[in-house]
Amino acid sequence: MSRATLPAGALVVSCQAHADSPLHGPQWMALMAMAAEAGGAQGIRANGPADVAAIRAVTRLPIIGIHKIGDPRGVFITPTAAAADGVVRAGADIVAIDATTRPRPDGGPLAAQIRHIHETWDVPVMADVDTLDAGLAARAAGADLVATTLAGYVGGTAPDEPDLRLVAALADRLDCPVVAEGRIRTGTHARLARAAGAHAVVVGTAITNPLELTKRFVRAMDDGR
Ligand SMILES: CC(=O)N[C@H](C=O)[C@@H](O)[C@H](O)[C@H](O)COP(=O)(O)O
Repeated sequence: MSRATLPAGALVVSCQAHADSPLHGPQWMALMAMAAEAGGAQGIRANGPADVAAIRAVTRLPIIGIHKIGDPRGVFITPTAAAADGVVRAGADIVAIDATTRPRPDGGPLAAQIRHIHETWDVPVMADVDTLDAGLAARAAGADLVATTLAGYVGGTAPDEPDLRLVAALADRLDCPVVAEGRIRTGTHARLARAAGAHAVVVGTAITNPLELTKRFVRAMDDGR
């Protein structure tokens, strides 16, 4: 099967909804992906085989598949080979996996999971990292793309702004596409990420999470009282 790739300059829209959102469910994520495509997105990021399959049924855009499993404070973005298998079977073109240097749930090295995905499915692996060192290690372990997805989420509290310095540092040191992801909230952020060397930019909350966006407005209005 030939799989789609992410064109340079692509806006990828992450279509995910937590269980506490009325939009949780494959049918709603498929509609979200259709809206994103109609708006010009050139890729979709989606969580779990059910959402990936529903989105695959409505678009030919490249899908970055993930499967969040377990405790979000640990390695939980596609933490195992089996989790990766599920999203590729459902139709993902690229698999994104946690590639921080934290211990993995199966105790194995990152390289083993990447090798499994390459050898079993021949699809590219996107390494979701938090630091430059993790990005370099992930590339050395065989990752095909490196994304800043987990910057700010490993220990401590995530800042409001995207980590564009990490985008620039990764783009400077890596010989593979770097993807800017995480807290890209405005068109200016996206443009700056491209200028910093990002091959593509992933936007989630700012486009597909009305629950969180509404909360932000409510908080801002409360603060102004
Ligand atoms: C840290 C983590 O779990 N990130 C997740 C990864 O898939 C998603 O919850 C984010 O929405 C996605 O990365 C896009 O980022 P933002 O929603 O900030 O545009």
